[in-house]
Amino acid sequence: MNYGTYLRTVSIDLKLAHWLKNELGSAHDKVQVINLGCGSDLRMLSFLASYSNIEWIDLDYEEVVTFKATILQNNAKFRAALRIEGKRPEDSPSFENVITGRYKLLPCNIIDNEQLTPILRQYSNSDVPTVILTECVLCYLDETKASDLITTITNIYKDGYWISYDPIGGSGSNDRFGSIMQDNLRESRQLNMPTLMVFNSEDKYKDRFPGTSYIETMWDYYQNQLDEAERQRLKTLQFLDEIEELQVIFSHYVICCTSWNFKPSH
Ligand SMILES: C[S@@+](CC[C@H](N)C(=O)[O-])C[C@H]1O[C@@H](n2cnc3c(N)ncnc32)[C@H](O)[C@@H]1O
Repeated sequence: MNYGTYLRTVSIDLKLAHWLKNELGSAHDKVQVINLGCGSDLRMLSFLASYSNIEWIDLDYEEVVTFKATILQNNAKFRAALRIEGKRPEDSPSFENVITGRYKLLPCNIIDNEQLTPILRQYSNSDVPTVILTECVLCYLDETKASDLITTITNIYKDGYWISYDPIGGSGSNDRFGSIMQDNLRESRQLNMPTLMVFNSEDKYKDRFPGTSYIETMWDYYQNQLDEAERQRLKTLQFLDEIEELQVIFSHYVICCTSWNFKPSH
């Protein structure tokens, strides 16, 4: 694991854990976490084990979900941790989504509202406090589709918290980070990040969300949130000779946390 992956994982985990511990009315209150574009992320395992009040929904394209579900369903430890019952995929003629009491892994194109809204209505409760995770996902979506997604989600859930992690292109006049990244991604992986240069600064990224938002770059996170002992520990795990290079890279990744509460006041 390199510095970037470490910071990305730890910062999201700590923001989520902090919110669960401090922002819920009571530690026993029900809460649901919805990971949009979950990929192969397995952080639901540790959160479901640590917080008995959580229900977790992972959504991604069908092929990603099928791959992840096959791995979860075929592995005894994952089956036990998630309480997956029924046949293993290798013993079963047809594929089944993972749907257990507290965990759902479902195929969904998250920018297709005709898929997304019915799934959320069926498998989640709009009255329950809800955490949305988008980790390196919004950057891949078209600007209007991403904006519609944010509107849809914040309209469904009255009380929510959105943790989003993404690269930003950079807004300085000499900043070529974003354009170089876009060129490299197109050439090497035929991938497009349509909004990398649209939401290219912390303020622009944060302002796409309604409610109260807090954003920081991974460089700020590295400088301010990690204590010296942890920074030293990291240095022993990965040799680091170019701190300036690290600063340039980390200044172009952000974690943004947005809270909203549209519950009617009595
Ligand atoms: C870079 S990966 C990040 C995966 C995961 N969030 C993580 O950080 O480990 C982006 C993920 O978003 C998913 N994704 C992108 N657009 C999507 C869409 N329209 N509907 C569902 N999933 C989507 C991709 O399939 C992929 O799994």
